Amino acid sequence: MAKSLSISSSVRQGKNSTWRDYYELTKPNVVMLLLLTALVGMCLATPGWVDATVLISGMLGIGMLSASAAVINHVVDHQIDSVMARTFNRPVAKGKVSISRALWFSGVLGVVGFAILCLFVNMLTAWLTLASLVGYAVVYTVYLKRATPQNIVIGGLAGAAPPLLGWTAVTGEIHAHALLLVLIIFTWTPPHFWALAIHREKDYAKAKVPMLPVTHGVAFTKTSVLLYTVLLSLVCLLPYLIGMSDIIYLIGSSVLNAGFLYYAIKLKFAAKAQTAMQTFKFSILHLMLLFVVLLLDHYVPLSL
Ligand code: HEM
Ligand SMILES: CC(C)=CCC/C(C)=C/CC/C(C)=C/COP(=O)(O)OP(=O)(O)O
Repeated sequence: MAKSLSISSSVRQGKNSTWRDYYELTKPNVVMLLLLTALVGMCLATPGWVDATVLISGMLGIGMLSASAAVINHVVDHQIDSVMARTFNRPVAKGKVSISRALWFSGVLGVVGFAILCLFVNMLTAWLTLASLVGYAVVYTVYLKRATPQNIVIGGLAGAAPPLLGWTAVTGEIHAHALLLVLIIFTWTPPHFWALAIHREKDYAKAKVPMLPVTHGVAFTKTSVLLYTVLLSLVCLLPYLIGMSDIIYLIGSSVLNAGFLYYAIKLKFAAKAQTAMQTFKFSILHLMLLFVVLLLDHYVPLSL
């Protein structure tokens, strides 16, 4: 009995944590995809090669501030996370990493990342990246997530920012083409998240988080996924229509959007048990390949 008490108290104080727990706190897979979109923002900002110092320090700084924001999300949400089947095993929710240690970790990542951007990139990128951190960790996580089912639509702006951050890292200026890349991710976020939220509706209801399927029902959320996916397909045409991208992008993005539309239509009109989860997984593949296609289109000189 005494032994089990001492084990649970050491777990609560975060004494049994490993480096893997800290790694998990940074949401590594999400940050990797954010960094891919930042890299594409950097590459599209210039016809030549990106300066190596800007590339390395820009990626490091944006990555560290994104990871810092992800750690804060784990701290602020640890009670919600401990109630949901998908997240109950997370390091802070489970007590494997204490709140104070997680906050120190986030602080170090945040300060070092911000300093790297200030010293080796430029102040505009440093402030915009910090604003994205505050947008996700504070505005979305602390406030919007608990306040409105439109939480992820508004909060999505922070996650959509990295292509702009990559662009300003290279040029020091905000450009309409960079804002168009932000708009693509901004429009992609609702179908990305709501597909998962449909699959996890009971989890969110149990944790009393007002996600769209909980407040407005699954049928309404499916319609919203479909409408946003149609909007995304239209927004994805813009880079070609304004002459920012060429034929490789037009073909690649059209194929990817046809795939996303297939899943969104199936989800609305012929869903099986796994369709929502398949749509969510496809959304991640869609965004990753879309940005790879943007890169290919930029470097391979193929025109109609
Ligand atoms: C407010 C905006 C967003 C919300 C609410 C959201 C929500 C989520 C949720 C709940 C998951 C499941 C995580 C898990 O099971 O651990 C997830 C996974 C994921 N999201 Fe998002 N997301 C958003 C924006 C983004 C953005 C902007 C990106 C990248 C550009 C992204 C990339 C990913 C990736 C790669 C995964 C898979 C993670 C894994 O398998 O470990 N998300 N998202
Ligand atoms: C500096 C910068 C670019 C910051 C952006 C940081 C960032 C990690 C954005 C991704 C958005 C995301 C994973 C939301 C999910 O949060 P959730 O709390 O709804 O999902 P969860 O339940 O899985 O934690």
